Amino acid sequence: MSSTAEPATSRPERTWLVSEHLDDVLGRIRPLDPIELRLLDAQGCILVEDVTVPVALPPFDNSSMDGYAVRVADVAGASEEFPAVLTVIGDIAAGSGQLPRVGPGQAARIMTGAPLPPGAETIVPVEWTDGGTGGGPASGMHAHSTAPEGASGEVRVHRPAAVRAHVRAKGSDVGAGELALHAGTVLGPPQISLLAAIGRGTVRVRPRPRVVVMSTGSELIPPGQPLGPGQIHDSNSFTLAAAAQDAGAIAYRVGAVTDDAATLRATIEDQLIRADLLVTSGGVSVGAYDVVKEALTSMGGDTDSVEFRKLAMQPGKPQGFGFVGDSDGGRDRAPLLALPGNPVSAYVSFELFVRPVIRTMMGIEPVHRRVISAVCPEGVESSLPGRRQFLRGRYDADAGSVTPVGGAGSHLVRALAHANALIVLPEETTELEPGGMVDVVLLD
Ligand SMILES: Nc1nc2c(c(=O)[nH]1)N[C@H]1C(S)=C(S)[C@@H](COP(=O)(O)OP(=O)(O)OC[C@H]3O[C@@H](n4cnc5c(N)ncnc54)[C@H](O)[C@@H]3O)O[C@H]1N2
Ligand code: MOO
Repeated sequence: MSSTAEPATSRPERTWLVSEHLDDVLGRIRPLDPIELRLLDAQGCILVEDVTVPVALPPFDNSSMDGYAVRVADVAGASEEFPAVLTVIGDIAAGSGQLPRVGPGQAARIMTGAPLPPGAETIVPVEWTDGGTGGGPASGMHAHSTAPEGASGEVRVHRPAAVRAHVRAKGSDVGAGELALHAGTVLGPPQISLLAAIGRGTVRVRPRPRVVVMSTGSELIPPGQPLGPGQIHDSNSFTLAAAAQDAGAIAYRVGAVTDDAATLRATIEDQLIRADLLVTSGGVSVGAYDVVKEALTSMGGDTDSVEFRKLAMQPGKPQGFGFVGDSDGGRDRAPLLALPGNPVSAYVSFELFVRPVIRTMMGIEPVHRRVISAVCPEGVESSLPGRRQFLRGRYDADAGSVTPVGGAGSHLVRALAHANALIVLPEETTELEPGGMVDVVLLD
C-alpha cells in the first residue's frame, strides 16, 4: 500500500522502445549452468556434451524375424514341394545368453531380437516353413507354454535363404566409439530413444529454468471460488504459468499476493530458493496500491535491482526488470520481470520478454517467436502514435492473411483466447489501409 500522496516521481520519465527494453533484459540474462539430468528430466533441453556410443548398436548379430536359424547350404533349392527337412535343436528367445551351435541339417527356432547362434548363417522366417507341424506353410508359432514341442522335432523349410538374410548385424545402427549426438542437440523423443538405447541413464544438459509466477492484487480470487463485490478471478498466474511451461520452463504458480508490500517482499524471499526467474503481474503502474513497485523499489539498493520503466508499446506499457535476492551474487539471486496486471498486457509482455529470457537460460534457439509478413484485408482504423501496438489476430496460413480479433483493450481475454497471432503496428503507424501488409508474431 502506498504511504505517500505524492506521485512517485515528478520528473519526466524516459520512454523505452520495445527493442531497447528487450536488449537490456537479454543482455543481462545468462544461460543456466549445465547439470546432469535423467533422460526424461532432460526432455526439451539442450545437450552440452558430445555423446559417443560405448558399445555397438545392436551389440550383437540378431534376428529380425521369428523363424529358424539355419545353414545356407541346408536350405538351398528348398521348395514347398521339396522342402528341406531339418532337426530342431531348441529355442533361442530374445535375451538368451546360452546359444546352441547349429550344425549341418539342424535348425534352431529363433525369435525376433535373439542373438544369431554359432554355426547358423541365415534366418528363415516361420512363414517360409511348416512351423514343425508337418502341414502347409505356417502363419506363426504357437506359444512355447502351450506347445513346448515346437522347440524340438523337425521343421520343413519351403524356401531358400541368402547368407545373413533377416540378420541385423552388430553395429549396423551405430558403431562403438562413434558420435551418437553432438553438443547443442535439443533432446526430443527420438534423441532420448537413442540415448536410452546406448545405455545412457543421465546426460549433461542446460536445465529448464524454474520460474516462479505470482500475481498481485487484493481483488483476486482463485478460479473455482465464488466472487464477492469488486472481486475478480486471478487469471494471470495461470496464464503466465502455462506460458512459462509452454516456453520450456518448470513453472511454480504462487497464488495471488495481496496489495501489501511487506507480504509481497516476504513471499519473494520465500520463493527465491526455488527460482531461476521470478515473474509478477500487476502493481506496476502509477496507482496508490501498486504493490510490486513499492515492494521492489525498497528491496533494491544495489546496481541491478528492479527498475520500473514505461515502454512505447500497447499493451504492456509499464514494466519492471532487475534482480532480487542476495546482492553478493549468491545462489539466491534471480532476475525478476514485473509485468503489468491487465491480462492481455501480462500475456503479451510474457511473449515478448519472458519467453526469450527462458529460452536464453535454456540456451535454445530461436529465442523469439516466429515473425512473418501477412496481408490484413480489413486494415486497422487507428493505432496509438508513438507506441508499438500488438493487436490480437487470427492468421490464416493458406491465405497468408491476418484478421484482428477483438479491439485494442488490454482486458479482452476472450479475443486473446481466439487469437493465434499478434499483429504488430510500428510506433509511427496510426492506421493500416485495408489490404496493407503487417508483421505478425505467430503464437503457435
Ligand atoms: N493513471 C494511469 N493509470 C494507468 C496507467 C497509466 O499510465 N496511468 N497505465 C495503465 C496501463 S497501460 C496498465 S497495463 C495498467 C497496469 O497496471 P498494474 O500493473 O498496476 O496492474 P493492476 O492495477 O494491478 O491491474 C490492472 C488490471 O488488471 C487486473 N488484474 C490484475 N491482476 C490480475 C490477475 N492476476 N488476473 C486477472 N486480472 C488481473 C486488475 O484487476 C485491473 O483491472 O495500469 C493502467 N493504469
Ligand atoms: O499498456 Mo497497458 O499494458 O495497455 O494495458
